[in-house]
Order: sequence, then C-alpha cells, then structure tokens
Amino acid sequence: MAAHKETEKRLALRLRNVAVAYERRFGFFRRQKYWALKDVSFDLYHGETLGVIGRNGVGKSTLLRLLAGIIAPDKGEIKNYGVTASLLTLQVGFVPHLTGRENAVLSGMLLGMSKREVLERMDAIREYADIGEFFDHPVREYSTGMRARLGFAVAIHVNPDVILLDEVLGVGDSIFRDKSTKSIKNLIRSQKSVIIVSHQPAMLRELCDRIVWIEKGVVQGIGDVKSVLNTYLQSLKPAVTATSDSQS
Ligand SMILES: Nc1ncnc2c1ncn2[C@@H]1O[C@H](COP(=O)(O)OP(=O)(O)OP(=O)(O)O)[C@@H](O)[C@H]1O
Repeated sequence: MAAHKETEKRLALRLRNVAVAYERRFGFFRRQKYWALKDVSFDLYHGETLGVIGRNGVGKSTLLRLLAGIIAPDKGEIKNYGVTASLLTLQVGFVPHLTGRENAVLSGMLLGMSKREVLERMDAIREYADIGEFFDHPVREYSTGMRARLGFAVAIHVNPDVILLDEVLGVGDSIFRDKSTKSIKNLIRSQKSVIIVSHQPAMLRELCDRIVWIEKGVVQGIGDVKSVLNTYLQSLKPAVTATSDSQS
C-alpha cells in the first residue's frame, strides 16, 4: 500500500549518471579510488516518497549524503529545482563531554538549522526526547537508547523540503519506537518529498510510492514498489525461494 498522498509531477531533484569515489588507503603509502556509486540516474518529484533498497555496502548512505550536499559527485550531474534537502541520520556524532542540550544545538546546525531555529525548538526537542534531567547531563553518561532518542528528537524537528531518512526507523525501546515510527509516518504523509533508506520491506511497502534498488553502485531497478521489492528479495535468496515456493 502506498502512502496515499498526492504526488505532483513537479521535479524536485534530478540525477543523471552520478558517480562517487572514495579514496581507500592500503598501508601507509598506497591509495586507491573506490567507486561507491558508479552510475545513478533518477528523478524525485514533489510530494513523493521514494524508498532505496540494496544490500549492505552498495552505496545507499552515500547516495543520501550526496543528495544532502555533504559530498559532491565525481561524475554526472545533480539538478536541484529549488528545494532544500536535509539528512536525518542517527550517525551524527555527539560530543561526549557536552550536554544533550548543547549537542542538540550542534547536531541541529549540522542538519541545516540555524542556531536560532534550534533554540526556538529546544523545548519541543527536550520534550520529544523525553530523557528527563539527562538532557542537561554530558552525553557520555547516556545509554545507547538515550543517544538515539536525542538524535531522533533533533532530526525530527528539522523542516526541509526533501527529507532524507537513513535507517532511522525502529530506534530505541518499544515506547520510543512507536512514537518515532508515528512521527516518520506523519512526515511521509505530509506533502514533503521523502527518500528513505531501509532494510525493512514491510515498512517500505507501506510508505513508499516508488522504489530504487541499488546494486554495486548502479540502479538495478526503479519503479513500482511491489515489483521492485519482490525482484530484490528474490535476488537475495534464489535457491531457497525456489524450494520453499514449490513446497507451499
Ligand atoms: N568515507 C569512506 N571512505 C572509504 N570508503 C567508504 C567511505 N564511506 C563508505 N565507503 C564505502 O563505500 C561503499 C558504500 O558505502 P555506503 O555506506 O554508502 O553503503 P550502504 O549501502 O549505505 O551500506 P549499509 O546498508 O551497510 O548501510 C562501501 O563499500 C563502503 O565501505
């Protein structure tokens, strides 16, 4: 089931033959280029939710970093039709000796807000994180779940035109997981454009209008959620699926 929202056929972003290389080091002196993305082309329209699937290490996070403007393409072109894009990821590092409040300012600014915007939203962020007095304690005292709560609370209060979500579903304990999933679903059902990387097929089936399947840095499939997801899932377990299908 798709996200039930109007998708205007108005372009937000266009990628054409985009490639990204990282430099990998071998020992002290040897360096080699590694092409994490080799040839990626697709369009993103206003209001649509595009899912990104693919095995570990095929370039999904690289794609989101590229769209957020954190890295630039080494080849190809990204055309922006006047939208702001911001990456919501829990991998933004916190500074351990600073408090949750202070880290909220830093990571909010990293995600594209001005300091004033973060300060204006601080009460809402504190309330959303719901970690009590720990909000004003150094982050080094936090549990992993508390860090996830703080990271998510900041991320959810950023308000770009295009929201890039990197595996942010399903964080924290069950209460927070429900709350964060609900917030993400609300964002997705709004008229914003969303690109979501997830390894959870059920979630993608529920939320996305289209899917892009990335394999070894190239687009292996793009289009209808059901068919692209099915083809991808089949590709993960060809032998097993053939056997279990014939038994059922
Ligand atoms: N800073 C970096 N320097 C060198 N190589 C990198 C760097 N970041 C990522 N890579 C490599 O680029 C490839 C793509 O990484 P990326 O994180 O985009 O994959 P992914 O599809 O998001 O993986 P996962 O599903 O495991 O999160 C991987 O082989 C990874 O090792």
